Amino acid sequence: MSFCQTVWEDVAPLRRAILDHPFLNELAAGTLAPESFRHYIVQDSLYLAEYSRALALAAARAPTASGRLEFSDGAKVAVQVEEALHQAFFAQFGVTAEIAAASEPTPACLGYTSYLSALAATRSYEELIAGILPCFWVYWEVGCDVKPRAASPNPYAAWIDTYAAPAFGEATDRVRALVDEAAQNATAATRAAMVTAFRNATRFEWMFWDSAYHRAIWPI
Ligand SMILES: Cc1ncc(CO)c(N)n1
Repeated sequence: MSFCQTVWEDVAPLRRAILDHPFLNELAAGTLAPESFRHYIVQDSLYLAEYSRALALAAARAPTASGRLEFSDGAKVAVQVEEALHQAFFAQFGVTAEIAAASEPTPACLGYTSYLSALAATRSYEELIAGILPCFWVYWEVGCDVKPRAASPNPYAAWIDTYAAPAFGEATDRVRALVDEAAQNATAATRAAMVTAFRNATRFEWMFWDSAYHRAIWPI
């Protein structure tokens, strides 16, 4: 089994919890409260800005041309999605420029982005890209799982289509291949650290949806 297949099995209970989360069940049914989606999309916009930075740092450190190409392209696409898809959703769900500008990241969002920044700043390239991968792979799995069970018409159709798009699956495949290549050349200790990074990022993916569903704020 490849490194990625092994860690994917490892986080199977987390993935199940994500696919069963009421945020995604209600999004698929089209019944998700618009306030929860609005919360999500504002937080996701803040998330993608920081995710783009983590990808750019991965590009800077990639030992191969294919890694530099993939992560620099990802850094660009994250900003494009932040600007295009999110602006369309902002309009659809009544997020004004003032609301967007005044919003600050929730504990889940700040935790996730700060974790990726910490991997980029103080850990190996291998750990960083293992932490980057769930963002692709979990969303691809979610897109493929939600699309066939989604009600039609659905106010969240554009979001579902983004992550069920074959191009997104192909990008996921390429990042997975880079992670497998890095794992193959890594020591056992680095591989163990990669497993931790992958699992923690997957936990943050669940927390991100749960936080949006409950429209979480800072407790103090
Ligand atoms: C939190 C989060 N994870 C992954 C993706 C996929 O790009 C996203 N948009 N937001």
